[in-house]
Amino acid sequence: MAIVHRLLRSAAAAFSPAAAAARRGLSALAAEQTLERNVQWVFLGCPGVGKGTYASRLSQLVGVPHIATGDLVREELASSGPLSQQLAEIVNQGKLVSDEIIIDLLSKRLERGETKGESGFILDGFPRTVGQAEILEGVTEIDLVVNLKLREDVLLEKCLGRRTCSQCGGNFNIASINAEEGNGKPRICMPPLLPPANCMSKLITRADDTEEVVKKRLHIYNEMSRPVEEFYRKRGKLLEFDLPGGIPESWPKLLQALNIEDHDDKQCAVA
Ligand SMILES: Nc1ncnc2c1ncn2[C@@H]1O[C@H](COP(=O)(O)OP(=O)(O)O)[C@@H](O)[C@H]1O
Repeated sequence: MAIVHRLLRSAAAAFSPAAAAARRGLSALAAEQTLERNVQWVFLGCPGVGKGTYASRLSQLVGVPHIATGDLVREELASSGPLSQQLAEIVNQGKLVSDEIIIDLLSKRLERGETKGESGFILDGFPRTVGQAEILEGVTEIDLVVNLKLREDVLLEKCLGRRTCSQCGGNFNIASINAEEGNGKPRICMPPLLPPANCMSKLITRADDTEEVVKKRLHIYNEMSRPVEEFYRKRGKLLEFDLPGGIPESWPKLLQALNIEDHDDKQCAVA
């Protein structure tokens, strides 16, 4: 991974079509650097599908960092740095942040990881546009892209039920989902993931998890991010995964689909 953040930076500074040839050169260089390395996976999926939950669990199992660009954006927002006002306006309207800003935040995160000896990654929320996918492809090899899928009506309910503990940072969901089968949609039951009693009074809701903004984000996902699925499908890297329900039901099935055994030990078998 050592080279990825430097290459991403170069790519961010080279958005012009004229830089495409240079990017192809960088790609060859990156490939050489990544012959022996940890997994480099991407999680795709609509807002609320559970990318963060499953990417975070898998990252612990596989022993690579879980890097969520949404978290990087929220950290930047909370830091009251020069970008925070501009970011707040974009995020709270459910729009996408510019590729330049996202790549800068991601490069910095990879750089911090490198100094701590991190290697490999599970990316969550990146790439979200075909442009971002092309840039990533130009700088490093992605081994696998997991596309998490869930009915859209359930996605909205899940987003509206999301809560975070402002003290411990734990993520919970107060929604109790019981969506009936119909119109070709499968029945989905998801019990709430309730916080422990000491977190109860400290729960906060993301400013962009309102009904209006979630609907906007779903719309933008369909317009801007859906083509990223096709980008990886064409390259034979896309693993489609329909979530059958909540975590207890979905987690073992996801591990099965990935051919991973959960031994509660980082030396798990990854095929
Ligand atoms: N790769 C990205 N490109 C552009 N904007 C991004 C990206 N990742 C995150 N963001 C911004 O951060 C917000 C929150 O991201 P995230 O937590 O991944 O949300 P979601 O729950 O919609 O998947 C997005 O709505 C967007 O404004």
